[in-house]
Amino acid sequence: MHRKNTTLGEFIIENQTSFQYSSGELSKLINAIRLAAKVVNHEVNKAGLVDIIGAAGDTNIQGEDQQKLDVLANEKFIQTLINREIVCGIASEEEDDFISINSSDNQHQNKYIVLIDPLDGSSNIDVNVSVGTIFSIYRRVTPIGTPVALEDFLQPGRAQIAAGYIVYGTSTMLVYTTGDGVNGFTLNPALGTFYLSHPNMEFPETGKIYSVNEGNYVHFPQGVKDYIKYCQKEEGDRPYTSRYIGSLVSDFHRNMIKGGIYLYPKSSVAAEGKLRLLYECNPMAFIAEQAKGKASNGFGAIMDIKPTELHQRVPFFCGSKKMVEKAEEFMQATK
Ligand SMILES: O=P(O)(O)OC[C@H]1O[C@](O)(COP(=O)(O)O)[C@@H](O)[C@@H]1O
Ligand SMILES: [Mg+2]
Ligand SMILES: [Mg+2]
Repeated sequence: MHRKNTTLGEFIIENQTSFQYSSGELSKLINAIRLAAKVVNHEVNKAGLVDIIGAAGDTNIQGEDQQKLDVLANEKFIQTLINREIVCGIASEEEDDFISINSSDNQHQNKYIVLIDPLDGSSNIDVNVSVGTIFSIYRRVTPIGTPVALEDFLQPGRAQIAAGYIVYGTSTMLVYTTGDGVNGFTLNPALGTFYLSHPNMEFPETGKIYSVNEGNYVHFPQGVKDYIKYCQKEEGDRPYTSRYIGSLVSDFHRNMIKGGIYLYPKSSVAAEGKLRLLYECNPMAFIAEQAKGKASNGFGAIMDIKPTELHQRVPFFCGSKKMVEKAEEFMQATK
């Protein structure tokens, strides 16, 4: 049982055995993310005061208008990870292609791949609603001593060695897994220290909250429409409550604590849905499964999907196990 109020630094050292590779390297990786998270948190908290809200003027490879905070968060995470000298490649929602990073001896000795969604929930930045950051970590598959390659990034989610998110909400929390359960740390802003506040986080097996953008209802597949009607029907412990923040990290976090399901299905206007497999769905799926929840594309586990592109999208059903299974039933029934 983890000791509450352990600092994140202490926790990494005390739990090094759960990490299959050298703990020192994990410390460096998580510490890099902790550092960048604090910098971004500082910017997010004063978003209304300084010229950090609004569009940056460019679009990313997905055709989305980059927000100034998307760009800032992207720079901070990338720079902090590069400085740690163990990351050989980074892919980001805000970068068209992956970034190859050589070790200082020019011998390509670095071993880790990091994929990030630097700022999740961008549409909420300007309106003071909680946003997040998502990260996914792999060990490279190409030989050490050679430059990193696309295949290092296109690994199935099952190969992740760590994943997590930061939620910049009423408090700032870092939640992560290395494959040995999920733990949440809350930032004490006065001390700038993350403390273990939510040890061994787990999704309740079922819940009463469903999170989906119902504004897209008419475009949804029949299975999704039927599942939403099921959630709204007056029967048994239903109707469920509809809650949709519009920030994946925040909707996921609430549902993990209270019990619930988040859906971003495919639709007639989005053939594969909206969310990106590599730096949104895979890391959230790793956390969900480690927290006894479930993550599916409506028909099978997200983490079994073999990626083919850096920015590919997938339909996403994620949350309490029984609720995702019920949604899959409706999808199967109308396949
Ligand atoms: O506005 P929509 O279509 O409901 O989409 C909201 C979803 O899109 C996202 O904002 C996509 O993430 P980004 O903000 O990182 O692009 C999710 O966080 C959120 O759940
Ligand atoms: Mg996102
Ligand atoms: Mg984003």
